Amino acid sequence: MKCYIANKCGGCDYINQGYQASLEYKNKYIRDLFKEFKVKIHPIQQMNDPYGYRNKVIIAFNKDYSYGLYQEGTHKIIPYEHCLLHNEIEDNIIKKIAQLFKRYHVPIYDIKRHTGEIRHVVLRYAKKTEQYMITIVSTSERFKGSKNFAKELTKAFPQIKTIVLNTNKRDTVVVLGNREQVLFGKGFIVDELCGLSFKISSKSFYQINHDQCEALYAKGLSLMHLQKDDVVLDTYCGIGTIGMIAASQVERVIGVEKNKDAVLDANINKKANNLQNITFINADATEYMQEASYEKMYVDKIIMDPPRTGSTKEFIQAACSMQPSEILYISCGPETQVRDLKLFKKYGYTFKEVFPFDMFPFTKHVETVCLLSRKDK
Ligand SMILES: C[S@@+](CC[C@H](N)C(=O)[O-])C[C@H]1O[C@@H](n2cnc3c(N)ncnc32)[C@H](O)[C@@H]1O
Repeated sequence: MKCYIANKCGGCDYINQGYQASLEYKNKYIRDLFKEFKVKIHPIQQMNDPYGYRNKVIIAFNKDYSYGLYQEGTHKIIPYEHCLLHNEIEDNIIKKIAQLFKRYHVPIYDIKRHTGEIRHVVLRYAKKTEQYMITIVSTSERFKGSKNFAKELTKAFPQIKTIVLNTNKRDTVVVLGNREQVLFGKGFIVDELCGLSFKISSKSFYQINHDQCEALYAKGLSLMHLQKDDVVLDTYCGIGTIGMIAASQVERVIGVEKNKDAVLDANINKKANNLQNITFINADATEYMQEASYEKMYVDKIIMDPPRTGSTKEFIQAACSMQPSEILYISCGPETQVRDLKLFKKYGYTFKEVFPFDMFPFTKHVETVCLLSRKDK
């Protein structure tokens, strides 16, 4: 399969080189990156079908209602019909939204002049339940014809379970604003991951590749030697996914997450999955760890899954001072992970293997998992 706008669009890096070639680049990248540790580097876990995996799509519109992704590093929209990383329904929904915006003369935001209203449309898809969520990001608290828009769109696509209007008035490249109103449905969708059910709202983080995420979590948890009486910290926990999946194997899990909407979702997910032994704390992970270390809190194991920028020196110092027997480090930014792993080594935590996952096929990004343990163990 070929993409005809690959040279212009910033969405992926290797789409026209072929999947196997992209995996070879990634294997080499990870081998070079982790070389200095002299550990076993497994070949990247690939997908059987690497197309159409993205469950989150962010689209921008031109004044003439053409739409697409931005050219890398610019605000130039590269119009497209079908993206090979999206499923067909996602792109059909976007097409319909553009037609409706045009029909209702909805004013599109002009980033240079700061005029107009609609900035982006964010589409999210729950693969297991086939539910879709649409978030319309606007500078305004309402938009012309919104009721009819919602009615027509959901009639054409009954898979759309909710439509949210997010208001972002700021002069920023951050897509979502703080304020939200539900135009249709409940304001969230529900997906299933590793046998549990998860509520996803527009502002919460959710892994963009459902099947690879299941494989990644299964691998990560299988590396850990979880015991029935373990206390586990799940740091940077998002909506609580991996901690909840681990909860049935241990005594207690504490999830720590900075985004308050994600923590709200996590608490609902806890109830929906009937889990009693997991608690969520809305806090900065570094501050939480420093306090926990100061209070000499006891933990057996730590899971950490920070954003691409990695963790902090203070987090790592505090985590090591708590002397957990194992730390599972999941990363979507292997370069910052390597930086952090060097620090872990300094504090007595080493790892023997790296497991790369192709979480973002055809892009240059790789997800990696390492299990750290104390050198004396
Ligand atoms: C890569 S995601 C992982 C989420 C979750 N483990 C998952 O697999 O869905 C990183 C998460 O860290 C959160 N985060 C970012 N910075 C943080 C910080 N300083 N303290 C706590 N959480 C943070 C983000 O909101 C996001 O939910």
